Amino acid sequence: MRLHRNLVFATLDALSEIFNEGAYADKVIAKTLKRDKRWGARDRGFIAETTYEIVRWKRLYAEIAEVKEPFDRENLFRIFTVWATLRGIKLPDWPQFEGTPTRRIKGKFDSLSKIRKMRESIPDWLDEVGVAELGEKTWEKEIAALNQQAPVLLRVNTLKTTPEKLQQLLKEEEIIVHKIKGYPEALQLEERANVFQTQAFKDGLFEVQDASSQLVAHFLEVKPGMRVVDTCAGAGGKTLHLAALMENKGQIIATDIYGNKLKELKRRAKRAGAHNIEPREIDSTKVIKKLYNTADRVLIDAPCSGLGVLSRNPDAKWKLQPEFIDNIKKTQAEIIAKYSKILKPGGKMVYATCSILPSENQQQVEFFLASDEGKDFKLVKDQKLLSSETGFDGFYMALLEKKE
Ligand SMILES: C[S@@+](CC[C@H](N)C(=O)[O-])C[C@H]1O[C@@H](n2cnc3c(N)ncnc32)[C@H](O)[C@@H]1O
Repeated sequence: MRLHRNLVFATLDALSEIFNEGAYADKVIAKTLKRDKRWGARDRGFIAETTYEIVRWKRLYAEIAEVKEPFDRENLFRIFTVWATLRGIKLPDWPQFEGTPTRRIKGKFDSLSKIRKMRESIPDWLDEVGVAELGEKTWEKEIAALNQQAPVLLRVNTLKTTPEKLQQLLKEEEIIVHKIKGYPEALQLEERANVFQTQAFKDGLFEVQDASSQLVAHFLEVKPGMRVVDTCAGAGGKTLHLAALMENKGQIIATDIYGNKLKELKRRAKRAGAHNIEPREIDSTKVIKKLYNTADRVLIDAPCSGLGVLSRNPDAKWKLQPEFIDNIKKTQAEIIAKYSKILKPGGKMVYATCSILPSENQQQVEFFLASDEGKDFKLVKDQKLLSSETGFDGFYMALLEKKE
């Protein structure tokens, strides 16, 4: 690989915004990629992937480079040099690379790799939480898996096509995808590509959605004609899947506290040809109260720490704070207590998170079942999805039934 000055500089600018100004990596990268229209797919790939890699390994690389935050331009260059050296990339004869201590960088990498929080490049508190919640052995494997680059997965929109037809259409656009066993609507990309530019995407034939997340709608056991409430619908990843499983028949009420996310859901539903979704912003307590005892199925895809999706969102390692996790757990408990009332007797409800912490998952379900609000519910089944076991995002889902 040859390093190009303008791509390296664009990467350093992006890193400065992410590390020093607290900006979100995905937003900064999207903005940076718009900077130069002449950049081709490879150039864009270099900027996006290098930025994400350096964000992922920030602690380890900063330690090796012997630099401390906030990082000035020279510090960022030193971090970049560590990245390039460890990747075995030949450094060009730019003044910034003069006197690079290649052997020292490799030696420090070897010695720091013996310490988990350095090797896995995570804050001290996260390492402590991981061990306390999952135990040393599981945490060790899980954090290593969560540090791998995530594969790109598509969910085929069965309202419009089949996995086989989409596979063929994408092949015509030079994108090779494979089916994966146990995930009926999932197609995995052989190589990263900008799938959003394809005609198939514009025609609403698929959404980008991780394989673990694709299991949630199935877990809810929906049928065409049911009345379903997706309580934390956001921009509708799972709502759209529910609509497809229900073959556009019945009704899905999609609620969220953020109206702008529901607007995006509306746009996506239109593209997907999903006609049975009714978005409702939760702008007063009445919105939820009106729905009490009305639904055959309720999905609570709860807000969470997001620790199961670190491989796609490595930035969260640095943005997440332990206080946020404590607060979100309180929100989760309140949400289950309140939104479970939407279910009719005999109905079923799924509580799901993209977290791997039992305190956000099994323990929330146990707490609910032992509470007054949960006394009419029983746990039918639950599933803990660890990235180290599936190769996809970490997730949790529990199916609960309300007694007749
Ligand atoms: C895990 S995300 C949902 C992702 C979405 N279901 C999907 O599949 O794309 C959790 C959502 O809960 C919403 N949320 C947070 N607090 C909430 C509350 N008290 N009631 C309803 N939604 C809430 C957030 O805005 C966010 O969109």
